[in-house]
Amino acid sequence: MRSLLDNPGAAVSLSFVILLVVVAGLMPVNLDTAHTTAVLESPDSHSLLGTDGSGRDLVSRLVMGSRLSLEAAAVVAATAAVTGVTARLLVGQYGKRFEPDTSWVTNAFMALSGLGVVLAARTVLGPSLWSTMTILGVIVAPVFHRVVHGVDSSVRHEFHVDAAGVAGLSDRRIVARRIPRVVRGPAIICVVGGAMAVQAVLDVLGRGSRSVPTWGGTLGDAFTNINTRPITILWSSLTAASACAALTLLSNALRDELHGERPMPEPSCATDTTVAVPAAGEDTFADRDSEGPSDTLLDVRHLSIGYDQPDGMLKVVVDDVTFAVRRGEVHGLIGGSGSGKTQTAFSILGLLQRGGRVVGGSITFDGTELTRLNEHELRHLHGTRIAYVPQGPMSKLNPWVTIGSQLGDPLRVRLGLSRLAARQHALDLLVLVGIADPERAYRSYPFQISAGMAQRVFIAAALAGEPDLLIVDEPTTALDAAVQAEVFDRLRDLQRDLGMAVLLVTRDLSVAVSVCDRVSVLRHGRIDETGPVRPLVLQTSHPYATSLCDEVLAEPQATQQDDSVGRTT
Ligand SMILES: Nc1ncnc2c1ncn2[C@@H]1O[C@H](COP(=O)(O)OP(=O)(O)OP(=O)(O)O)[C@@H](O)[C@H]1O
Repeated sequence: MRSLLDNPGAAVSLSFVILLVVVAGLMPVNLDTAHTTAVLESPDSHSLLGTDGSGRDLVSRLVMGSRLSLEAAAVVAATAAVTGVTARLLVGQYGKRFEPDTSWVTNAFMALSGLGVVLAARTVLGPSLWSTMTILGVIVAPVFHRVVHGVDSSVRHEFHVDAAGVAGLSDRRIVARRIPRVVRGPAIICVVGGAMAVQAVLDVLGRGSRSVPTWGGTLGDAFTNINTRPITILWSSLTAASACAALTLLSNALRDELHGERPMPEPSCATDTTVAVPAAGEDTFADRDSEGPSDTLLDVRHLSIGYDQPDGMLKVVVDDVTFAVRRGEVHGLIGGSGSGKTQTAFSILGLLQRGGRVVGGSITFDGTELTRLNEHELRHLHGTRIAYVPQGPMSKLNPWVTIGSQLGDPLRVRLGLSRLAARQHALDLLVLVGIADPERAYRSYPFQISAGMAQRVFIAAALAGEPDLLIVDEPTTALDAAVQAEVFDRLRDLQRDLGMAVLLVTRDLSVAVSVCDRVSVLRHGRIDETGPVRPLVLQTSHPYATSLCDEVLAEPQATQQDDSVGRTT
């Protein structure tokens, strides 16, 4: 709002619109006084702008015209928004196969002339202002249909949707949140450009409703009497033109404000992706291996994942992978780039991309076979029992929504908290993950926070439901070494305090050594080795572990060993 008022045009327009609304809403009018003896009178103390061709007070006619014009424009916008948005949501939900027909119908509606249709409708329905405006609303509804269609398709392809989904928000809810934002601008433009202009033109042409005083009607009357008293045309045209201009300027400024480019931060590159490998004897999670509980929380057995190829073949990207995550342990899933770590994690979360599927094996979480659950059942687990911290947190945060809402909404949905309680809980979580000024972070948009803070926000969101298993994918790749160390310290403390299990997906051996109790090494989509981190990695008994160790010591850019798999069967 403050930046909107920094724009002088928008500030003046807003003041004018507020004045118009206040005057139209509060000023008393005297419509009934038509004096045949006082036709086209000059201004005096009773009629500040004089009288019209029927001896009625011009000020009262204009005030009442403002009131009706605003109400009529609101009817058009509301009808168009409700019809267009509802139709699009219904097609999106139930009628995907009718999409081509729907698009044909919307094109046909948009090709129609609004003025022509309302003139034709007037012949059938009579000159009622409200029925004319409702019909105009239906005619412009495709504008809203198109806008929502755009949101619907783009939202489903945005990175943050998967992340929000794991936090317990459905695609539908995310789309629903976005709709009011994108519809606000067009709604105002629609009100200005469409409704007011069409309504005024109809009245000037003498095709509007004669029973109600409108700007167009007053203008029409002034035209009729232009030779006798030309000044009256000034007042009515000035009021209508100023209102339309102010609303247009305001809507443009608002649209720029709502849809304008927000400066996204440059993706911060990891200057040093390594974290100091602790010396033998230092306290690490590995030291707790022997004391930790040993019962299995997540049991992945003979898991194979494949992607259907256009030629009918199946590209196997994960093959016969078996490992287990115990309750309360930090288990590392490590391997070079393309070795299948993320695909394995995604299969546990039910987030495999289109065309990808589990083609063999099982994933058992606390006794429940995850591969047999449907989307609804999986969502039920997400956010409460299994949580996820994604790779590249900045791109996974919804740029349109404040951090507070992104944290608070899942809390309200998942935990049934009130708005106030969710806010407090979200602030507590921000404190928990070590954010020094939680109030400020809560109010910020993603582009206003650092990558390290975004990572903490995701950890906070993941912890909200006190999950049993936290899956963390390459958590610190975009962070510099100091921030990495801080994030891991906080993650380790929280894991210890909350007693949850963590599946840490990383290609960084030093991270695995400093954080994990046990690791499973993936190579070419297969498990090479599973075991406690120290013997496996630090004693470098395994040749692949040795090669990964070499990677760690090499330059960060050179460490990305390509382990991609891609057998087709
Ligand atoms: N949509 C897809 N279609 C086909 N193959 C895919 C698809 N997504 C991933 N793959 C393949 O799956 C393999 C494993 O990918 P994955 O993302 O799990 O690697 P990763 O070990 O997480 O690597 P990185 O550390 O670089 O993210 C790669 O060979 C990749 O090309």
